[in-house]
Amino acid sequence: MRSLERAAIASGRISGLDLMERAGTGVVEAIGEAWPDFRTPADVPRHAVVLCGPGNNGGDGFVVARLLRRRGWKVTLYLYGDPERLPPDARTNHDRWRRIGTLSALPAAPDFSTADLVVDALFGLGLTRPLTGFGPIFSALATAGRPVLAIDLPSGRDADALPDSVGWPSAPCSLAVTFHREKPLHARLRAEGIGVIVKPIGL
Ligand SMILES: NC(=O)C1=CN([C@@H]2O[C@H](COP(=O)(O)OP(=O)(O)OC[C@H]3O[C@@H](n4cnc5c(N)ncnc54)[C@H](O)[C@@H]3O)[C@@H](O)[C@H]2O)[C@H](O)CC1
Ligand SMILES: [K+]
Repeated sequence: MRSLERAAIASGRISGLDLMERAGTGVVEAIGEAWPDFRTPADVPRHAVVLCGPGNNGGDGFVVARLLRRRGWKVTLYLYGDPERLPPDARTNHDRWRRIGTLSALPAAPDFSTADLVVDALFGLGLTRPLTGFGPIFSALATAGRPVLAIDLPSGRDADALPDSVGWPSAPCSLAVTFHREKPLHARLRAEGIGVIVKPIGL
């Protein structure tokens, strides 16, 4: 994916920011596909809790937050990481979000009880080692029993995980929305009964 992305950007055909916007747009489309009743406006605004991480997976989350807000959702956004250290495209989308919404630092155990949907944009392809310290958040997420949409893949999972590899601690997930094509992990997610939707982003 990285080499495809780099080549597409190097060719000048598309920018990283375009890719991120298309990724976020694809995620919002997938929400309507997976949960059709979310497509129709409700009498009370639906509430999305978006968890953004320190990289471009978090950047996708900022795009999703902005697009859901534009569709009338109430959005609560938590950021794990320092905005000053976000990569450029994620920082741009952080700034775009901050023009229309607020954010809080990710607490040890966020309150998911009023969420109609939780968007997991903490970590994606850039995870290089098992997560530590996210156990309380992942168990709060599991206990809340709310629908969880993972951007690209559930945070904590190893994208290249082979079917027999030991699992890394990861977030619960109802649906994973990935981009361009599935990664090895997605076959395993399907086998676990987790929905997987692949969205093109013009690569
Ligand atoms: N072409 C595409 O596939 C596109 C992908 N997009 C999204 O970008 C992410 C990948 O972004 P990247 O910045 O490379 O990585 P992450 O956001 O997943 O995380 C990196 C971030 O996390 C830190 N980190 C890594 N391991 C750990 C750990 N064990 N504990 C704590 N922190 C960790 C690392 O230092 C980085 O800061 C991809 O998944 C897509 O969602 C584009 O947006 C669109 C095109
Ligand atoms: K994720």
